[in-house]
Amino acid sequence: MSYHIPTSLTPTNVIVGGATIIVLLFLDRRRTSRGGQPHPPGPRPLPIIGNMFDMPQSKFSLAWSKFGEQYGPLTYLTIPSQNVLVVNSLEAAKELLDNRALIYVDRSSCTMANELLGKRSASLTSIRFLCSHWVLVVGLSNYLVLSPANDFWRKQRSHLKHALSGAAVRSDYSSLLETKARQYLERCVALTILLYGYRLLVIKVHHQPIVQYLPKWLPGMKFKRDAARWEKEIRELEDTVLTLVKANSVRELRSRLLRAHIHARTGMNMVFKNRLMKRNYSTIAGSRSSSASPATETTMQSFIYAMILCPSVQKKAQDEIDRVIGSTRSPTFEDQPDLPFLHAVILETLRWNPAVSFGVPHVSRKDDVYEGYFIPKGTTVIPNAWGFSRNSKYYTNPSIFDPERHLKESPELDPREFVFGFGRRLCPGKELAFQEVWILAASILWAFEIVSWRLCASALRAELILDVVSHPTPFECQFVPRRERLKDKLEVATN
Ligand code: HEM
Repeated sequence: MSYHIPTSLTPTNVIVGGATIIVLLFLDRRRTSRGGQPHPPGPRPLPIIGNMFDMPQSKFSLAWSKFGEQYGPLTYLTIPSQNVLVVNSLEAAKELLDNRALIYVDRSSCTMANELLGKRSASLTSIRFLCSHWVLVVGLSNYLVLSPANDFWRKQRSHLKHALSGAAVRSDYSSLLETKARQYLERCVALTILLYGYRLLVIKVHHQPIVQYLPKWLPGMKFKRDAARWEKEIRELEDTVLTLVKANSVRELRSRLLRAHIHARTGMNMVFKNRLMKRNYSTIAGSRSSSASPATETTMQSFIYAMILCPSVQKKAQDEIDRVIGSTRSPTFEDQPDLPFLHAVILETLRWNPAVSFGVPHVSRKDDVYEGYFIPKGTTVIPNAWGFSRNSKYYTNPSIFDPERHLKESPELDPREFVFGFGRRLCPGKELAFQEVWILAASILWAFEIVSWRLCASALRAELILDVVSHPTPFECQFVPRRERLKDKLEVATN
């Protein structure tokens, strides 16, 4: 068989060739900016596909940090229909995301999270793709964290601002958290061995727009089937929350937010007048159990892992607890000011393995210039929290778990400066999260010694997964009761 390769200058060849040149020139122009200002440095993009092959597929934060070593504080990449800016300097992150918060306030809309799970909001008309191989926390589509900065988002943020403020957490949640921590200990005494495992809705998505139109039954479309199943689960969760809210009298509701708004809008016999209102209440209530808890859970896993790796730190924290609290009662928030070393352990846990290891990317709403570099509207900005935590500019021996760094006369950088995000998108649950982790950690250390399972090195084989939500790989450990009566309870429970 022979092929005829057209060499003549036919009108079709001229049109196709011309169009290709225009597209390539256009893509090249996108890299070289407005008014001659260059984009920030970054790996050289290929025509059409840009930096698709430079995008990491796992251990994202590590890859972002490597970009930092090569290109400095800012690394700029392009992938089809998306510009990405990786930020490896805390100063730059603060300038862009805090000081220019109004520009960098948006989120990227995602096919998996927003379209496949059924949200077709007018504000999400343009379906852009974060990158070709990306990991999404699915199930948050109707939740604040992935919402673009629209009215829905603004309303919910303003609710949460009051409901989760430091004062609200102290007055409304302290005793609830103390009770929950005690219940946790009771559950633990019934299980000498803690085998941890958790369910996290994370999926690797190959982002090609066309996939959303392909049928679910095709090979490779499993994630679409999963998305449909998860959507059902999320709706069930929302409905459960609503049923609970409706079933409780307003007086019994612990949440200041729900109390205030149910009173203000509907009175005791509240009626959810429309779907949006229903969604608002259930989203706020549901955010506690879906979007938020993975990060808190992950932080607790990192804490337990660190305690196994650093028995001397664990012992020092326990000595402090024993000195201040003794053995007759479990910790309460009133003990907090007297436990500075424990406070430092929690700070170090947040720093050592930032749960949301490269934040949640912000998206810019208009063109911007930073230190002479042009950052176009629609750029996805990734603050590399894990990179900040490992930067020797901010921390001495950054890979070592060392709470003492927070107790020096001039303490090292407080990780709360970056682990909870930035600007208008700053985590509204940061105060609640800190207190929840504190009371759980205090209670566990008061009640148990945490050791590696059968004292073998299995825990040491674990490693930190630097994905969207960073956690140690599963490991086994033992909670050995430190209190006599606890042991008795344990025996009774086991029998
Ligand atoms: C240790 C635990 C936690 C960590 C490390 C954490 C971290 C974060 C981070 C990095 C963001 C993105 C911020 C940004 O875009 O700049 C975020 C957003 C968010 N967090 Fe947390 N979080 C934690 C716990 C919680 C808790 C307990 C709640 C609720 C009770 C919560 C509710 C939210 C919400 C609703 C958002 C979305 C905010 C928005 O997009 O406007 N988080 N969190």
